[in-house]
Amino acid sequence: MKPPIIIVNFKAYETSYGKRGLEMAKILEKVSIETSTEIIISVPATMISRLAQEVTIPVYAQHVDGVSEGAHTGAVTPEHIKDAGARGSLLNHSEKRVRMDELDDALKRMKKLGLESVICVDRYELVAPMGLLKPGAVLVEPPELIGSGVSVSKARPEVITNAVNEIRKVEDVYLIAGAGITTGEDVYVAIKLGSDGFGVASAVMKAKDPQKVIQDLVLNAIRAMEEK
Ligand SMILES: O=C(CO)COP(=O)(O)O
Repeated sequence: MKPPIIIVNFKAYETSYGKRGLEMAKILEKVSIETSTEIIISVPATMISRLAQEVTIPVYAQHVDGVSEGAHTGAVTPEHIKDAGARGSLLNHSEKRVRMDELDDALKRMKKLGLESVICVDRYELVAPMGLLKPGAVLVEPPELIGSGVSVSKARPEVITNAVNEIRKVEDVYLIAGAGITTGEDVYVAIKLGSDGFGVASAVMKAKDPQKVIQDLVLNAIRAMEEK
């Protein structure tokens, strides 16, 4: 992982699976190559294997279960996603929360397998405690702004500033900001406030022209990083 860290979370949008999911991944790959900037895609579990074979950008799962191999119906394990070709996973997204003990188990197993982890938190107060588990990054997203079209940078910039202060208490863990990120200006402000990147979903996944949207976001991330 290297800033600017850019994560496009496919969630379960119409454009997240099948032919449209593949088209979306190809668009993001194209922009990644054109801008020489890594774009991580976090995709439905059923799409990991396909997309990992079709695109060169890193593919993440959206969630893994902390359970070991064995009798766990419906589980998606770190071993499953590794085998499918994932580079890592989001963990504890506010739409897919994980119990603390399971999170710790999952993280340890992910590390053992050489997988990257991004732990999501819904408030800045959890940034340092989660950072102590030593994921690659912590992604802070106020849930009320997720999918709202109103960005954390605009509506709650203090969440980013406080989260940046919190991440300084742990070493070698990046801080990413997200929720409602819509415009290049949202990204620019988030990075200028000290975040190492951004997470986005609806603005890209629901866009008429996703290429134009992601281009704007990525170019503003680069501009903000250059000015740091
Ligand atoms: O949850 C998010 C990314 O993980 C953010 O979602 P939106 O970009 O739709 O607000």
